[in-house]
Amino acid sequence: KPLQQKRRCFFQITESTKHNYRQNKKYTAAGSVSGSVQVCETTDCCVGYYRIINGTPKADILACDRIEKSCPDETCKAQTRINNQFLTCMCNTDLCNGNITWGKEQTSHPYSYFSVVFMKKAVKPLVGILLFMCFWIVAAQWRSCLKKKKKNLQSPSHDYHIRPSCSCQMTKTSEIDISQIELQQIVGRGHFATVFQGTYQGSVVAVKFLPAAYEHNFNTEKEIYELLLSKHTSIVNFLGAGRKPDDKSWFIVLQFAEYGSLHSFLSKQTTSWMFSLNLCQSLSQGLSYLHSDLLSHDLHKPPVAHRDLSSSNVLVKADGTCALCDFGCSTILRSCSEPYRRHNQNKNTKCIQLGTLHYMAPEILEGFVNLNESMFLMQGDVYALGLLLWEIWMCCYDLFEGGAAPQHLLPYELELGSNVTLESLMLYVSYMDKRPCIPEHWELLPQGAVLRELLEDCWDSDSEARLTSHSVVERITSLQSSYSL
Ligand SMILES: Nc1ncnc2c1ncn2[C@@H]1O[C@H](COP(=O)(O)OP(=O)(O)OP(=O)(O)O)[C@@H](O)[C@H]1O
Repeated sequence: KPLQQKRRCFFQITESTKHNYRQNKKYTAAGSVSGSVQVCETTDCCVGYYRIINGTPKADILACDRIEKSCPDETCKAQTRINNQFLTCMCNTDLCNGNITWGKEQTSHPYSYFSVVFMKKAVKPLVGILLFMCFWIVAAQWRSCLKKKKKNLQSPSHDYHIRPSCSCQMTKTSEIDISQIELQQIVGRGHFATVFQGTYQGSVVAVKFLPAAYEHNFNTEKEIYELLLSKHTSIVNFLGAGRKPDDKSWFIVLQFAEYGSLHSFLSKQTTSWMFSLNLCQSLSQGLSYLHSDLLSHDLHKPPVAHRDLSSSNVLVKADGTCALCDFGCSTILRSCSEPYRRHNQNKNTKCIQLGTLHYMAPEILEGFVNLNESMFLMQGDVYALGLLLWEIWMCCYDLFEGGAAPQHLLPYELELGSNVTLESLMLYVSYMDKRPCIPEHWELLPQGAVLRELLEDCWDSDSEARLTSHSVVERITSLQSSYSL
């Protein structure tokens, strides 16, 4: 049998990728590279990622495919078109990825590429699994129905409650009567909540209202605030909660953050290097505290994954430090009675559908997160933390020539436009393995290499290779001592 010839593909990576050691390694690992040609090690497919510039596709990345997939076409036909900006193609003949064939009329089928692969690999076994699961669910429901009838019991919902036997500290907060609060103007709106500035017992407070139907979000958020062992300066201070008698809406009373969200803060001003470090340090400390597993005087604070970190869910206080807020999507990762098990099953669909897409880690975008593995959820938070650090430093005038920091942008907004979609993020972040652009001139700054390394260690595509939030705090502490201006 003749020795099978290995596939040869054109190899090219863009300038921005070249500087990213980790991303660069991913493409070069797919085969040995000599000049502009790569001999594929593991697949028979060449891939091309093209960017449309002035109506013409220009190669962004050309390489052997990194993962074994099917590629039935001999020529590189455009398969996915995202935001009129990117085209991808895949083909199975030598050097076929040097030219892409595409038509302007080509419609956007963001999932077409993923679906072909997915269909081939997953559909058959999935049908079997689904049939088995249907059978299993019907049988289980039937059994539980019979049991209930027999015992005449109503099954309590355990989903969102800490068991009474659990030794977690639950600060019992006083229920607040809405008449005790004087409401002033609206200071923010989330997807469902409306936040007012107000006065309560002589202090300025923020009052977050959730419609009556969002009892679940209200309970989750209140529960997280209540179980935090002691007040932490980087978690917004919780003062109490209640329900309005008229429209039955829920409300949570919080310490008022004078600068509002980090997003609105960065949209209005740029910061000095030291100010940016304070923001980054307090933000990482807040997350590190949230993730920590603390035992004090026989009381337990289990780790909590935030799961919806974004610059809208981080507040900036008058002293220029950050405080985390909005725990409506958070998950308590370990119950006291059952160590190392996820405690509350946060099935909140709002979080999946409306959570800020930009900050979703690649494994979450792809749906590969094992929700029973607490580490995965915390690593997802660290990915978002990396993007937040980038967002803060991109607004730091000391890191830009002439002190002119660019206008504040969300991560990937520059690359994918303001209406980022799940499909475009999947392609860009997950498949192309790209991250927000780190300015090249940072390499020339004394702290530039450390900043780059820190960001890359937070947003690594391999979730297990990411730093922990605790080590991010340590890295920033050493940045503070080594590079104080
Ligand atoms: N304590 C506070 N002090 C000042 N402003 C606040 C405070 N809490 C919230 N806000 C403002 O209200 C906005 C919405 O609050 P929050 O994120 O809690 O609502 P949400 O509906 O849960 O949001 P999301 O859409 O992210 O789920 C924040 O982005 C911020 O601008």
